[in-house]
Amino acid sequence: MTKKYRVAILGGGSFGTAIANIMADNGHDTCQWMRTGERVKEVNELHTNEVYLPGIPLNPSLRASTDLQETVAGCDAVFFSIPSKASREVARQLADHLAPGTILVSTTKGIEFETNKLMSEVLREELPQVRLGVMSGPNLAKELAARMITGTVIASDDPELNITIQDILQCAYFRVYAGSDMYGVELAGALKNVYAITAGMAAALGCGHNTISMLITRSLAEMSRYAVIKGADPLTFMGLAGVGDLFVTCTSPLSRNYRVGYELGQGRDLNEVVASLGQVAEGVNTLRLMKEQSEALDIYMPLVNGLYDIIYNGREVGEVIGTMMCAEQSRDVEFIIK
Ligand SMILES: NC(=O)C1=CN([C@@H]2O[C@H](COP(=O)(O)OP(=O)(O)OC[C@H]3O[C@@H](n4cnc5c(N)ncnc54)[C@H](O)[C@@H]3O)[C@@H](O)[C@H]2O)C=CC1
Ligand SMILES: O=C(CO)COP(=O)(O)O
Repeated sequence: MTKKYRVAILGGGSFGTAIANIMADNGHDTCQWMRTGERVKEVNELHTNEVYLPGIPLNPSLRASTDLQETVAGCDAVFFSIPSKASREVARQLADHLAPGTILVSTTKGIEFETNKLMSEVLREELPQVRLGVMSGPNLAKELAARMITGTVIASDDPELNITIQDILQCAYFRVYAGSDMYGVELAGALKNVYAITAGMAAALGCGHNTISMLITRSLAEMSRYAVIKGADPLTFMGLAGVGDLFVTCTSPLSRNYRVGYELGQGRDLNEVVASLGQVAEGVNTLRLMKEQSEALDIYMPLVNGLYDIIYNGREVGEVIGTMMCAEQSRDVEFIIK
């Protein structure tokens, strides 16, 4: 990597800061947009973001700003790391400031609640002038910010965009693989959050490794069954954005969705758990959307139904597990590669 780019990241949370820090490490002219003046001052003067990444020293060349127009002016690429519930609102604020042909990469792993649209669909509607990509994979923000070796996937239908993003992000601790199934990569990132809640709950209940392993594998079968019916490539689910991200979020307490499940498994109330998290757990809303879709499209999704019953219908965990254990034992591997 020799070329130096001008890049921006929108979002002042854990992941926005982790990605901004990689780009600053790589020597790019990097500006991070965030809403809170106090946090901008902290990034610019102390080179930390203690609320979201406590104890992590950030690259001193990383700049932060509350001025959206100034942040994206003249950028080669802009990364979008805003929770799904605020994505459309921020995209609208961006509309007049992004030059035609600017690369925009969504890292958001959520679905718009009101419309059931993925972030690429929301961004495409609001910002038709950009070249769009999505990035997803097993990318816990705290590990990335601590410069632990990590891999991700950039997906778009624009091979040149993929190469540019690889060039911007690749470094000694970050590997960036390319793909063309933008829809599958993005959907995988959103869906796995739901199963991470289930896995966190299973951990709190003291389940054994056999159980957790079955849970993760059947989660993969269920999420890929859903995604294929929605138009994604099943092979995408064999990669980092699928099985990779599912594994990390179903096993690590650093995942906020896993933590939500763990706390629920200890008997705490959902609203209380979400409020005390202080960060986004996209899976809570994604669960409701998947439940609606599984009914509307008649997709067999016992894990989604079970979790929904526990969280939203107040059914006892033991009773739900009992019902699931008596359900039909379907095929192990569903997709045949021709
Ligand atoms: N943290 C992680 O390990 C990873 C997170 N992601 C995804 O990235 C997205 C963002 O996640 P995080 O940074 O972790 O969330 P976070 O909860 O740590 O931070 C969210 C940030 O968005 C800002 N924000 C919220 N509403 C806003 C608005 N209306 N205008 C401007 N800023 C607003 C908040 O102030 C905060 O700075 C999520 O969809 C998440 O699933 C993706 C990969 C890894
Ligand atoms: O997507 C993530 C890691 O790849 C982070 O997951 P959480 O949003 O559950 O923290």
